[in-house]
Order: sequence, then structure tokens, then C-alpha cells
Amino acid sequence: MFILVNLKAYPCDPIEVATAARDVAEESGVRIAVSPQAADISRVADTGVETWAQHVDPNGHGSHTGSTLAEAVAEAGAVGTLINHSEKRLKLADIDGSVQAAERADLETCVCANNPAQIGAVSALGPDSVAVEPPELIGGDVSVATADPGIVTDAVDAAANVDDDVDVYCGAGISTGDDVVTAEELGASGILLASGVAKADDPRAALEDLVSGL
Ligand SMILES: O=C[C@H](O)COP(=O)(O)O
Repeated sequence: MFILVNLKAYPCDPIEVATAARDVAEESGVRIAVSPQAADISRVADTGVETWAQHVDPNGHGSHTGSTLAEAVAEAGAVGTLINHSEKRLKLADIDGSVQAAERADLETCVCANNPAQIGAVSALGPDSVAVEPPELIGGDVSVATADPGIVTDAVDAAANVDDDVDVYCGAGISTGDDVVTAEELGASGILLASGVAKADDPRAALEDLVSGL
């Protein structure tokens, strides 16, 4: 299982989380990555933790004020990027463009979607992975794997029907090792989570719990 920790714009210490994630990954052998604010990518990557961007724009270099370049986040140390997160929705053409921009910069891609139908659609764009997240469960304390297990199994089927090579992650409300094991049993090969670590009093303990059943 891959554990991708999105720090969103939470007021946590990205270096504290990154250092804990690096150590827990090393100790457990579980792949863990941290996705900080773009401005923090460089110093998070310097900790040695696998580092992802939260978003990249479809454009390359040029007259694009305010854009987040795939090339720039890769240069800063990111090795992957989220695209079309529920809190950073894009038009279909821009999702396609962002996947292509990320691939040009050698970034691994994870395209987020609300439901299995959207998972099927974005799987056709050729990302490395997709993540299904029901918006109403994001930031809550009930895991998608418990509240709506069918959405995970249907997302796995939807992606496989389009492209067997696309990994399927799930997210929303995941905070415990039991949640991770349940997601794995439903066919997910990774989880995307945020508040369970970024808002935890002890991020290291939260990460240790997440990997405890793997
Ligand atoms: O990117 C992470 C997801 O939106 C899940 O957020 P959450 O773990 O706070 O529910």
C-alpha cells in the first residue's frame, strides 16, 4: 500500500510531518509520500521523504502568471503530483494537459475524482494512478472504506475496465490502520489522506498507526 499524505493548506509544520513520514517509511518498509504546499516542496524534499506536489498546471514556460509549472516542482524535488483534487478541480481538457505536463517533467501522476464514473473517465487520460474521494466524506472522521465500500470496489472496476495499469487509491476520512487495511481489502493499492496526519497532535504516532496493519 502507498500512503500519500496531503498537507493541503493546514497550519502544520511540514518538516515535522516530512521527517516523521520519512522515518516511519524506513522503519516499516511502507511507501509513504508527503504533498506539501508548493512553496514548501524544496525543504520537504530535502528531508529525504518522497515528495509530491498538490497540483500542476497544464502550461509550460511562458506568459502564465501564477501558474505552477510541472518542471518547477520537479526541479524543487517533487517526484509526483496530485491533479484535479476535489479542492482544486480542473476542466477535463486541463486534467489531460496537466497529466501530459507532469509526464514531460517525469512526475508520477495521481488524478483525483469524485466517483467511479469519473474514475473511468480520468483513467482514459493515462495517469499512473487515480484516487476516488467522495467530497462529503473529506475532512470527516468516517473512512470512505467504511462509509461507502462500494465506491471503492466500483472505482477499482471502473479503472480496470479502461486500463489495467492504472493504480487505484481511495481517500476521505481515513485516519487509522484499520481504515488502511479495509481499503486494501476492497482492492485499493494506496490511500490519500490529509487531516488524520496534518491535524494530528502527534503526526508520527498517526503515521505509525496507519502502517500498523500492513
Ligand atoms: O487529499 C486528501 C483527501 O482530500 C482526504 O482528506 P482527509 O483525509 O482529511 O479526509
